[in-house]
Amino acid sequence: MSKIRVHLLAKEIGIASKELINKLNEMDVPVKNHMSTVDKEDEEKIRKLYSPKQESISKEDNSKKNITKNKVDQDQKKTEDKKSDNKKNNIGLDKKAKQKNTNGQKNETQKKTEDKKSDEPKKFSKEKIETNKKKNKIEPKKDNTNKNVATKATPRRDLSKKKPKKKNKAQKKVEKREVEIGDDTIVNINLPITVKEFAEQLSIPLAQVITKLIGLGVMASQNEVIDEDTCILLADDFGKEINIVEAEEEISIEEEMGLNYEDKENQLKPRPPVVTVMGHVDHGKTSLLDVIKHSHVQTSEAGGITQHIGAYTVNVNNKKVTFLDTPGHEAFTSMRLRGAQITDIAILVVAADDGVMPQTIEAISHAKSANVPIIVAINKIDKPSANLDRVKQELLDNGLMPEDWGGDTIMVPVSAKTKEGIDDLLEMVLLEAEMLELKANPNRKAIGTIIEARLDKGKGPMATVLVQKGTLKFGDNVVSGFSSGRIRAMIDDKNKQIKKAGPSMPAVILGLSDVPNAGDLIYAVEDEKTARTIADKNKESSRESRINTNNRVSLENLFDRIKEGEMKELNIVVKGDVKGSVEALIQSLVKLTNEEVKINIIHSGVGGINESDISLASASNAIVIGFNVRPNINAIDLARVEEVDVRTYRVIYDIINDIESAVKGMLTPTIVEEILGRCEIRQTFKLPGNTIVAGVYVLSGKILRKSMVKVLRDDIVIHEGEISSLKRFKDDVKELATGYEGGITIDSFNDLKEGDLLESYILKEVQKD
Ligand SMILES: Nc1nc2c(ncn2[C@@H]2O[C@H](COP(=O)(O)OP(=O)(O)OP(=O)(O)O)[C@@H](O)[C@H]2O)c(=O)[nH]1
Repeated sequence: MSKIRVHLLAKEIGIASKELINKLNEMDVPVKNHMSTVDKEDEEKIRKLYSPKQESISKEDNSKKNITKNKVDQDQKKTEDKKSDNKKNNIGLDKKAKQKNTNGQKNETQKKTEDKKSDEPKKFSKEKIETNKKKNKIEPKKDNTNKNVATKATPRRDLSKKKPKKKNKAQKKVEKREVEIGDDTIVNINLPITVKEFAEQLSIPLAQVITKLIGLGVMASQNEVIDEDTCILLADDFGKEINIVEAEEEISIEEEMGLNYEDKENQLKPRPPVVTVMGHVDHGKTSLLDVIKHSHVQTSEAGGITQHIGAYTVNVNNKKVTFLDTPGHEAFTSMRLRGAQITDIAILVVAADDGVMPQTIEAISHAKSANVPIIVAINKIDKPSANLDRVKQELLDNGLMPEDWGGDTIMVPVSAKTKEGIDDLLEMVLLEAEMLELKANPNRKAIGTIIEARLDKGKGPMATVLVQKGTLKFGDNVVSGFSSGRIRAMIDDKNKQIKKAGPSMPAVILGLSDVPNAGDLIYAVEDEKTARTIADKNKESSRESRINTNNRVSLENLFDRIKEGEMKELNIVVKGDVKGSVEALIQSLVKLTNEEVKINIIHSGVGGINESDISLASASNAIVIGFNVRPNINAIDLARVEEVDVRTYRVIYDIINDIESAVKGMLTPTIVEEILGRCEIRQTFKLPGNTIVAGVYVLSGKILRKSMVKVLRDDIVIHEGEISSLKRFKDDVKELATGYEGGITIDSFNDLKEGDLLESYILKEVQKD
């Protein structure tokens, strides 16, 4: 029987997809999103329901009972509107704060609706999730020690990091009562949680949970993390009550001053989605961004040529979409590193002839860990070697199930070369945006994020701001970190002077005192003095925080932080030389989860440790484990700056042992490797007797004659051993410094090739403090 997609049916009968989804869910038709399909029978029911004739009949037929029902329906609709408004406000920036605000504030109508609902059969609707979320969520007690709990959300310093609204006594009472009543039956769920843990905590057989998940269209293995909505749906389906417990977060000066206040629901207006394009190298990210930029910028718009300012907007069916102009998840995560979560939707570009590659998987991990929905653009379909089914299968293997295979990831075949499918892709972005119901209040003092910033010799500091709330105006007094000033010029992405920029709009501003940091928030404030005061306070607090010990998790501080209640989970990025060992390692690692600490593998892959691994670890407060692989130079630098704990091993047993000991507080970091330097093999020579001499150039640090050396090929460790000779020209030397050339032979090892890296290190004893 032929089926129709929700969004097409909604379009045909002239209602929003969201409304149709709600309606279908009310009718117990379990559709999940706008891409879900509706069978003929349900389609007809819906068409009947929305045909004018049907309405008049039902109006005439209204018995007293029906009138009462309609009243409830109306109330429910009102509640839904309210909820939907709450939800809109909850998206992205406001999510947590709004949920906190709505918690425990049920009005009469809501209560009525919920009472009504309790008699209804169970169903999976977004609305239900929202209701349950409110019902299920409890706030953690304010506890400063909790500041650094490594939840997914913790490292972010986005707008959602608000000072939690103080609850009035009545609210507190309600919450307390809810928790007390449920002491026996309500299970606290600390997010993130894996399928297995969820099953254990709710004492449900794992197989049942997995089966139920499949029923919900979620293909998750036991060690995969499930999100809050899924937990709520599952718990509901198993008839269990859960409380989602979240960690408290730190408060910025701006938040303390109440600049980031919440807007009322009725002040919120739809805003364009902000989209980031990610994917493997050469899969066509730049080409796709270019095509979109050039084909969808109206020529009437000030010359019609987009300037590179870090973001641009395009018109699609008279709706705006904002694209971040820097492709790649590095840009995406570098924003996250700085605490900004500005992307609403990620477009994952996968070349149809190449399929899923390592950076595709990284991009998926990044988007997932930031909770950003993914739309896949299967690019290069013009190529004869394009194979859509293969790509889809590979995506499925990596946790993205195509919607036409029953999953919920939209995959659009496109060609940046022929422009085929680009309009479909953009339409899907709009549909996804419609589902996300992105909203912001344009009528307030602006808050935005710095996308790019630089010093122009003539114009002074220039910063591209992506406005997130309010409207940024010419003449506004603004502050971002240490930098403050009055906006004396604003330019849009078409190089046009503008007077204002509303939510989701990018604009370059002039007038700041210093170059602000990309990723930092910018606030419009009352006057110049306030801006300066905040900038000064930011300077002070940054000094303080520099003095404070770092917040990063490491195996050394793990146990202390578990003890202090700061750490409830250990996020790990795992890299290894071959797939089999990575899988084996993951299996052993997740088994180390105990009552105190949960082990989450947030990303894994084959190959050396790269910058992306470090940035993901940093954004998610994770440690990085390398098995038979090493970080490359950029990764080493970034890890140093971001203070990410990177551990590399040659024996799986040692990894397990270290993590286990760290969890138990018995880590004995007696011997550690201290890296001295790295050199690159530029040439090889064969000596009589077949010994191979490597002609090297020292890239960083120094190479000591009396050191150990690791031989790295593509960041994979192929040998570890001692240096047997180190020469500069013909002379034996004790060391080779950066920038020098020399010759090296390695004890009992001859497999040296041009391009290999040699890493010189010594073993050092470290006292545990
Ligand atoms: N045939 C064909 N070639 C394409 C298509 N899209 C991109 N290419 C080509 O693929 C190559 C890589 O494209 P880019 O847009 O630079 O890819 P990218 O993902 O931005 O690459 P990096 O910036 O290096 O990560 C270029 O030679 C493009 O011309 C397409 O749809 N069809």
